[in-house]
Amino acid sequence: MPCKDLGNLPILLVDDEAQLLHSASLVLRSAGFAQVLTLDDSRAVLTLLANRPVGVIVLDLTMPHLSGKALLEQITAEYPEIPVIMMTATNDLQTAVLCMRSGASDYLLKPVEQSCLVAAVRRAVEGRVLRAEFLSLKDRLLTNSPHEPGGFADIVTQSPAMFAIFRYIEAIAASPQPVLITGETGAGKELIARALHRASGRPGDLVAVNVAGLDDTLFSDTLFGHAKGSFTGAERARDGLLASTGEGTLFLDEIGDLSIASQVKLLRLLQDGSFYPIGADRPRQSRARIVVATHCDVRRQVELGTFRKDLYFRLRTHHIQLPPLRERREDLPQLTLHFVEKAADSLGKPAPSVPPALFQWLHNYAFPGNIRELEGMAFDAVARSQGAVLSLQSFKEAIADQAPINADGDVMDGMTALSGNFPECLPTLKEAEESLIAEALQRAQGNQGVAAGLLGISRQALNKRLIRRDAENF
Ligand SMILES: Nc1ncnc2c1ncn2[C@@H]1O[C@H](COP(=O)(O)OP(=O)(O)OP(=O)(O)O)[C@@H](O)[C@H]1O
Repeated sequence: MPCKDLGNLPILLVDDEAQLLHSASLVLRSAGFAQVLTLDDSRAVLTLLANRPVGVIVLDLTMPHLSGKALLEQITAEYPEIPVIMMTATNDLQTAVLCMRSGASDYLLKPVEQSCLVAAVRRAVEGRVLRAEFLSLKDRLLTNSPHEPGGFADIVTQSPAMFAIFRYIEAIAASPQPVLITGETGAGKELIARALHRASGRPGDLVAVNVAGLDDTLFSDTLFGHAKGSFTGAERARDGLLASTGEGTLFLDEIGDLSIASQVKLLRLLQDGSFYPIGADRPRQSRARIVVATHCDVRRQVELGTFRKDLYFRLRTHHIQLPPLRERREDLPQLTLHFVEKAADSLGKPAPSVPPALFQWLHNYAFPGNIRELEGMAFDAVARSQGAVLSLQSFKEAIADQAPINADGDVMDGMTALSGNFPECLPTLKEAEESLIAEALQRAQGNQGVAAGLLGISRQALNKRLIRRDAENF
């Protein structure tokens, strides 16, 4: 069975007390477990398991005919993947240890508090899904099997790092747990969130909310809604976006900007799926999957005390770190052509051809705005192009102001870049000029137009310097 369905399997309650079965079943249903099965005869359990899949079993220890302990041993031998939670009226450490040794996943003392029952069942379901995902992930990583390309069709890439992310997404797609997507601005975090939602096969849509700039009241109202009359102007009740997300995916962008008060509410939502519309006395339940994204260094924010540690660890149950564009330069040609075609299409023009020299220019640019910046440049260039060949003016303008990058891909200012080449003593002006020209020509793979652009001079000016240099060296 695919891991994505494991979280929806029925919960089986087994106890010879009919009243307990009834009340526990009600508690679990109202906590959001859609299917709860009950059996008051332990002898019927194995037959039921042989005929239908079950997610988690809650088993009483002391029952007539076949004791919970004997049944536990049979279940763990035949169905080791099903977590079994034992319930017992005896507060006896030795019994608890014996049950855990026989394979029980948890141990509850009767009378069981409602919240403890719900928490234990939720833990067991999550544990089972995570174990299945882990095995699936391990399998994929070990076999390096290719990802299913269909769901990622709108992500243009040929980068091995991105393919590894696609495989990870497939492995975690079915998990109900939250996902944290980090990466620089414009690197494609929202696109990845959408691919994750598609891969999850969840019913419903992905609902995206940018939480930057939302104060706590606006955050609560937007997500959780409000009850009628809860504040001045609340003439009608309003369902928030969480309710309209249903079982789909709620994508919270710019999560690093969330206020501390809203962080507490988000944590509660992640812990037990509950939330309070503004002015409501009773919590509501959500089955949406929460995916968040940020360009901030959240770990640093945790150190500074501006982001809750418990929320951070909860959010990063699954974590996708998107590499910036300058660390996947192999994608530049394909992405450029893709955006040129897209721009031409939306502007109703035939797509101009792209001069190969452009790729040399782009190769040396750091792209602080990542793919969004490349997309913008391509659109501007197509709009400016009059003939059959793409105008390079937009690219030149952006790249002329560029910050250089070192071998590790880190952005440097021009002075740092230059002094890094002459650590011991300063070169003469002539030596510096020659060295810069040689470096630019090498980066431009001999193309003088591109090299001149990198040096911020015209092609004619570079040509003059080269002629002078050759004459001097003759
Ligand atoms: N690999 C890709 N292939 C095609 N288009 C892409 C790719 N990555 C990003 N884009 C496009 O680049 C733009 C920016 O992407 P997106 O909005 O997903 O970035 P982001 O990381 O969420 O940005 P921000 O941090 O500002 O929220 C979008 O128009 C998106 O469609």
